[in-house]
Amino acid sequence: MQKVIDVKGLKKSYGELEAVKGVDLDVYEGECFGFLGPNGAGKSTTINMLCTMLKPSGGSAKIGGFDLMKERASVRETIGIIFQDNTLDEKLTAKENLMLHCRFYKVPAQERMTRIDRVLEMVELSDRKNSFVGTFSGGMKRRLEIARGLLHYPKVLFLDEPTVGLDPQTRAHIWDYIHKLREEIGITIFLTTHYMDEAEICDKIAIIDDGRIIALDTPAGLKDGVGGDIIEISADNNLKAKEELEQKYGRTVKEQDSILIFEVEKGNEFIAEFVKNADFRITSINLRRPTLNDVFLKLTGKQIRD
Ligand SMILES: Nc1ncnc2c1ncn2[C@@H]1O[C@H](COP(=O)(O)OP(=O)(O)OP(=O)(O)O)[C@@H](O)[C@H]1O
Repeated sequence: MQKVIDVKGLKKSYGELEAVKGVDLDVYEGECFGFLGPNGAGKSTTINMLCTMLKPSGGSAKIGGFDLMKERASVRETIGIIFQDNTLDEKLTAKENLMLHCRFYKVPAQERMTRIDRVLEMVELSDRKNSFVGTFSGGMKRRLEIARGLLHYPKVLFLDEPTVGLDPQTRAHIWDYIHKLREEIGITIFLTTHYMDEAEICDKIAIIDDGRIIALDTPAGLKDGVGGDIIEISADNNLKAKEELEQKYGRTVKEQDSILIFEVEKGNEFIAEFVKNADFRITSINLRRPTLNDVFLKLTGKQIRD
């Protein structure tokens, strides 16, 4: 498989603050690549550099084979960008918005209408082609933005929290379109998200924290890294329970919303032993397999959605 995004030692400082401290990333053709990190970790700074909107302070990157520093115009033609903010012109119709983008990206005049019809069909907005965007729902606007991001047939689509603020049904629909795109045009997707279920769909995930990549693997690989089972316990005396788990059983315990969370290799056996010997009342106990949120919590000390 061909490398579509090839990043080496990418850095960005804002004055004294080193926001991105030497990031290495490889993304291959057709992959859906998830870029996760807590607030302020450096996601937007990295994505903005890869989209040529921000000049790196150091390192190098190639997008679709073009050098991010020296071939910025070619990089721009290679990528589509869908960011959180709505950048559609609400006073124009869907078709007019798309036409503007075609002109902007110098799509040949004789091809424009064919492409517009195709992308509108892809996001099921053909029947609203001549409606003003101001009359669209949030989900429809997002779909139109996706359609617009595809008009110049980019190789890579950058999506910065593509479904933030949308209801679950619309989120599911947007994902259907994204999957369709991958199947129909084999596009590579670079995505930031705070939703665990969206991260789960990615082929690979990189986790950035404090400007550095701290993990890069498939979702399954990341979860395997947590090891064993996850146990969640609450007791009438959480302080005592935590102390016991740490001192007697040598566990590393995180407390979230009055629930003690920790990993053990064989959860069933551990629970039996723990319950038998506890001299405090256990009010709830839960055993489960690790999720990406556990991975995130272990690596960054925070939940995916802060
Ligand atoms: N224009 C700027 N000037 C100065 N500091 C900035 C600027 N933009 C970002 N920063 C700082 O750089 C660091 C990384 O910010 P960035 O926006 O890349 O994080 P993020 O991971 O996208 O966070 P979020 O999830 O909150 O959007 C933060 O400490 C932030 O305050």
